[in-house]
Amino acid sequence: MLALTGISVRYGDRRVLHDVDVTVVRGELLTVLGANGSGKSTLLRAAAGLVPTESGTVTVAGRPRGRLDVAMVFQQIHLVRRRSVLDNVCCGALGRLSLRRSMLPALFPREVREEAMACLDRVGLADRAHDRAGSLSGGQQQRVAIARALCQRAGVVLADEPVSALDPAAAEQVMALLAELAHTEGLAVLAVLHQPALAARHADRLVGLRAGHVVLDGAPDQPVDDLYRERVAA
Ligand SMILES: Nc1ncnc2c1ncn2[C@@H]1O[C@H](COP(=O)(O)OP(=O)(O)OP(=O)(O)O)[C@@H](O)[C@H]1O
Repeated sequence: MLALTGISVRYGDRRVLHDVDVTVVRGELLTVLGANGSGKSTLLRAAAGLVPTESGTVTVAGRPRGRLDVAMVFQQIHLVRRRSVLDNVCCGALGRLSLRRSMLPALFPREVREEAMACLDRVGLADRAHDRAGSLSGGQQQRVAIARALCQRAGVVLADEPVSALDPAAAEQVMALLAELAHTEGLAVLAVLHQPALAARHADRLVGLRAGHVVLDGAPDQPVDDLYRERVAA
């Protein structure tokens, strides 16, 4: 589904990703682990087209990645806190609305509102649709952000430390939700994590990055201590 092939990224004169190959198939939750600075976020940004790549290709379902092919979920949950939960989820559809409609998000068409409601139902928050987004807990807000990603109808979800700001119970819930959505909706989900135990419990596969190189790719419960042992200059 998502294929990064031979990706290298350079910031100034420093290369931080070296010829990285990562694939995520439909229906799979892949987690990326690695020490601070190993290049995890850069990998996600390259997958989303948010940083220029020095070399390599990013494809979704065999075609060059398009603007609406990937949805993102971040550690900092970017919801419009004063708007309703439902309006925030509707925003996932903005990319496919006409310019006139996207300029007037107060007037989301009924079909978008219905779809957003179904997405909220998928994450277990339909009953909070009309509450202000800012009134929800952090874990609930992250589930709203995931519902917004679903409403984008992207086949690929990229999650950058989606549980780092959450308490352990909410973190488990969000990771279980990402795995379930991958499995039941056929999404390809790539999540950067700092918690090997969460990866072992929820992921289908893990990739380990060290100094911008892929050094592990396999079972989610394999030993990962080497990733964190010592820093190697990129
Ligand atoms: N915009 C930037 N300009 C220059 N260097 C950058 C930029 N963004 C990241 N870097 C550098 O690239 C390297 C990889 O950073 P990246 O954020 O991808 O790592 P990470 O594994 O996600 O780290 P963390 O776990 O701390 O979030 C680091 O050395 C970082 O300092």
